[in-house]
Amino acid sequence: MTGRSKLLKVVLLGDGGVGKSSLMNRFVSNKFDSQSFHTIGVEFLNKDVTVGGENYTMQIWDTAGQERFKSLRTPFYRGADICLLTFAVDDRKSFENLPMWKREFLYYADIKEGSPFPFIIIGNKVDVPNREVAEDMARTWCARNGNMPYFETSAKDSTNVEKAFISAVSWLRDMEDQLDIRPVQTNSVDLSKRSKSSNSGCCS
Ligand SMILES: Nc1nc2c(ncn2[C@@H]2O[C@H](COP(=O)(O)OP(=O)(O)OP(=O)(O)O)[C@@H](O)[C@H]2O)c(=O)[nH]1
Repeated sequence: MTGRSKLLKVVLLGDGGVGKSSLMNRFVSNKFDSQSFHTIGVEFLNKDVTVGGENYTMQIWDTAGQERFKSLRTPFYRGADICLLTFAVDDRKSFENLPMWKREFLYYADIKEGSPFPFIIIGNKVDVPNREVAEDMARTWCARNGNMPYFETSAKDSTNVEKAFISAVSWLRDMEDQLDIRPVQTNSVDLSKRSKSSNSGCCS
């Protein structure tokens, strides 16, 4: 991709073990590791995409879902453009924790509750046979909580992973259109100001 690219900070949140790192690695590198380790702090990877004729660099921040790492992840919520709230369809508790994740994000990102913000809900691990969260239940919850887009994914077999990330950018664009805040010209963002010089990094 050449030319100007708008940087989007995308934050992945959800309980430990739901598959956040796996989703990021599937989307960015098309890889899956069945033995992946818990994230400590945060890590990020960049991916260039084109949506609606505009170029974006999605800077995807994968955070540690375990409670004991809360103080390491929350400083990185500020400045987020999109938040992907993730649960695993074979783990009911991870679904029930979504409101907690949403509240935590809004608080530390310093966004007023009720302000329009592009949240996407991801129900991961749809390849697993023993589901604990029915698709209907998840869709109903999303509809009742601001009509958030919902995607059922599998980082393991790739189902819907690309679709979920790309749709997140479309959702942001739709919101900007509704609020009439999209700049007329695509912003040229100096990536060095908001990211490290490499295309990936980690902070703990
Ligand atoms: N069957 C299946 N397993 C998955 C899927 N996604 C992730 N896993 C597995 O689930 C486990 C946890 O995945 P991670 O990606 O490390 O989960 P995480 O949400 O990043 O976990 P934390 O770093 O602790 O927050 C690993 O063993 C993965 O291989 C999936 O779509 N299907």
